[in-house]
Amino acid sequence: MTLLFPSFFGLHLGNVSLNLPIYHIEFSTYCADDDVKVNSKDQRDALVGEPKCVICGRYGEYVCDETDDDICSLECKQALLLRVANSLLPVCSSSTQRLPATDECFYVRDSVDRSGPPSLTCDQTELLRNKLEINVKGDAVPAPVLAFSSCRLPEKLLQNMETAGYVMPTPVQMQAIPAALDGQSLLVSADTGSGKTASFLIPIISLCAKFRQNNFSNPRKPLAVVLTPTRELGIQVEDQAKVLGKGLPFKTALVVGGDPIARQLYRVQQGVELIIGTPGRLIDLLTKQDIELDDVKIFGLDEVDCMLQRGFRDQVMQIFTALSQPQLLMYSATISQDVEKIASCMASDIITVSIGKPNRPSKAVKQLAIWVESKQKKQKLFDILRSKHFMSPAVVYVGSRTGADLLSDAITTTTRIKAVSIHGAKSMKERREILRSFLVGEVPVVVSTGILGRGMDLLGVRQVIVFDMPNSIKEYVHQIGRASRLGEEGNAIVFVNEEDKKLIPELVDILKSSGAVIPRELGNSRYNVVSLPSGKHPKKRKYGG
Ligand SMILES: Nc1ncnc2c1ncn2[C@@H]1O[C@H](COP(=O)(O)OP(=O)(O)OP(=O)(O)O)[C@@H](O)[C@H]1O
Repeated sequence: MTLLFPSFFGLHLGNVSLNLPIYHIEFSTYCADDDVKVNSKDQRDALVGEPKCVICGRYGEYVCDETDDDICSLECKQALLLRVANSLLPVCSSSTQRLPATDECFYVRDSVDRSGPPSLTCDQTELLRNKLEINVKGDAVPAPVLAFSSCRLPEKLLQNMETAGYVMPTPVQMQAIPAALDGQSLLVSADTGSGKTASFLIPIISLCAKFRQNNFSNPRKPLAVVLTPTRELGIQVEDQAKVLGKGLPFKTALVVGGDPIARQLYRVQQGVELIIGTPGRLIDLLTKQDIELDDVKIFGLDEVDCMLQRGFRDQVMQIFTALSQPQLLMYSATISQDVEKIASCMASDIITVSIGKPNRPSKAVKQLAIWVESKQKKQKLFDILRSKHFMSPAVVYVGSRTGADLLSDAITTTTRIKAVSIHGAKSMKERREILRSFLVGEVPVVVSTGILGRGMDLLGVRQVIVFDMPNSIKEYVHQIGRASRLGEEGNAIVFVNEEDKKLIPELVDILKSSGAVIPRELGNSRYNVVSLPSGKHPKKRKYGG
């Protein structure tokens, strides 16, 4: 479990977050001991005369070393410590060994409603945001939360999250979830693999379930729509929504091309809360069939920069205008100023949240750029796959469907390592089966076009080989992001040569800022390499200039 959490849990934020590192450290220690209960629900009820947990009333098997109170599990210990932190007492007066430096020590405002979310003071909010590199723009942005339990989520949803292993929110979730639950429209950017999907699904599920529970709406009409650029991503988002929404009044329908439309329509008409789909198929349903979206309260765009690019933009806008001013939840690891502009036209009071430096690859991915002439690329790839540097399972990204087919065949024949290709010309049945066999480890190498480049949570993949550079650095950032999820280390090998010269300045900038080695051939003078401020594109040279 500890492995899931990157170093951001090691922060010290006065008395509130003081508890997080303690929790983190002790959690790892306890994991070695099977007897220590992690969650309150794993603990039995207290028998007569036995100590009771001060938080949940179950058997108080342990004593909290900070407060000497009886507790049943690590979960309740954390709740207890949060409660203590939220009291008026300056925590500086107790637990002195674990206190941060005095300049980080401050008081926490008492919450009037003790059952409600613990509130951070303005100073704490600022400190937390600085520590976690949470940048926000907009009015009335709520403070980030330190625990999911502070979000007033339905109990069942919290349980589902716990079962899925979501014990603590990631930085993007800390900030985006409370803002989305407040009903605010958001444009969010955060690293690949940082938990963005849950940060829009959790508020969607919570709002939908509460709405239905209170009978505020016609149960046959959907309440939320989320669009994704690829079918695979739609399938993945729906799977995650189902896991998190299990047991709640929350049903989903998947509306993507390639699968029979009649079944999808039937599902929508049966009454669902959330439709997840690709724009083309949803428009098909809207224009040819009788589906009503007038109750839709939330409109989500995953990979928003891609969804608002030429190609998808018109379709997305067509769907958006069919809705009645929904709350917008828009997410990506890469967001340009153009996207910001369009987003603020779509919702005037939009809040922007960005975690860390925008448009940069995840720091957890080590990049290795290799200069390889086009004719030598195949041989170089075979050499890597046969060497100790190959880390199975791996994704190889190429620029064309035919290229994917030919290369996967060549890998299998030459290296005897089983490789399969995946791209948009294959049927949905084939695509599903290929992904399944790759994810369960039957196939160690998948050769893909951009369809697996964005958003896919390819758990287990620690290596990406960019055989053909994609046509933008943004896509490169997404592709190499498949090598790391939630801060786990991965590596990306990228082949580059003269044919990629348009992207070389930006690539060099990205490599430099990640501390990667720059191949000699990418030298400054030859490719006009200059250090660019983050997110800026090189200016086009003027004719005659
Ligand atoms: N709070 C959490 N605790 C533990 N695991 C989490 C948490 N939030 C998300 N995850 C897991 O982290 C992984 C990465 O999350 P996710 O796919 O949402 O990343 P992402 O930010 O959308 O990435 P990308 O930009 O590549 O789409 C997933 O396997 C997800 O289940």
